[in-house]
Amino acid sequence: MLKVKNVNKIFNEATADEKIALNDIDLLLAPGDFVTIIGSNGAGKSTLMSTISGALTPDIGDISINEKIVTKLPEYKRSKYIGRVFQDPMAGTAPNMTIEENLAIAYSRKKNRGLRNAINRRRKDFFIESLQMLGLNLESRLSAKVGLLSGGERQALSLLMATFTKPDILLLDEHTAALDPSRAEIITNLTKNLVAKDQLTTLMVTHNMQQALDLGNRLIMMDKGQIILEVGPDKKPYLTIDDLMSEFQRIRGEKMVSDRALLS
Ligand SMILES: Nc1ncnc2c1ncn2[C@@H]1O[C@H](COP(=O)(O)OP(=O)(O)OP(=O)(O)O)[C@@H](O)[C@H]1O
Repeated sequence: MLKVKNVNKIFNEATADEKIALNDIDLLLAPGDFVTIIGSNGAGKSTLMSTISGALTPDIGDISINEKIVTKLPEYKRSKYIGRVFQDPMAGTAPNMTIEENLAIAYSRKKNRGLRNAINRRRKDFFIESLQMLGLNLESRLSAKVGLLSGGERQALSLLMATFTKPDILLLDEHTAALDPSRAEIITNLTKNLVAKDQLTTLMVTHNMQQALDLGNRLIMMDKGQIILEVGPDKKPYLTIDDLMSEFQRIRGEKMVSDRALLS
């Protein structure tokens, strides 16, 4: 369970560049909820993800995971509970280490064990089994350096590393945005399957409106640091892109500006 309570984040406070990136954000995710986030340019989507992961500390408010307040817990300690996949396929993995070593690091993060301890026969079998789920034949390349993989393969591996330890919260930060359409589709389907397999509580930022409609049971729309629309499981299956655009216009009195949504 994830609770974001009254979270505010202000950059460059009390200067000419002051920016209220998050303005009184309240959000509650029940176990197994999969919430997609869309919004305008600079709405605060990435800032929200970073305050949840611990990369940023809110100026006001609290973040709780499973009823435990983690607001002040540093990112490396929070990584025990949180899996995160970034837009950049280079960000989630270590290029000079092998596929097996990368998986071992992700595995040991959750289990609090060292790297050496993490590689043994039973664990290797688990890694092979997990890689087989990706359907990319990476299980036959366990000793290949991750830097040699394509962007799509690397993103699939990042997704696996973020999910195979069943994190309490999975954060997906535009994780298909840097891929070409066919690879993006593979990763989108993989996301659906991996999240459904373990009913992971998931928050996904996307600029792709169709993806935001296709995935998850809830959707939120952000603008200027606020959540301006929440759609629950009762209405989300019937929602269209036109509905989203006209809702934004109705609430804000202007058209949504999202350069990246237009490009997708
Ligand atoms: N480190 C920072 N220092 C100053 N301002 C920042 C910083 N990070 C973000 N901002 C500002 O805070 C606001 C929210 O940024 P954020 O990246 O969270 O938006 P976003 O919704 O992810 O935007 P986009 O979809 O355009 O990537 C923006 O106006 C941005 O310029």
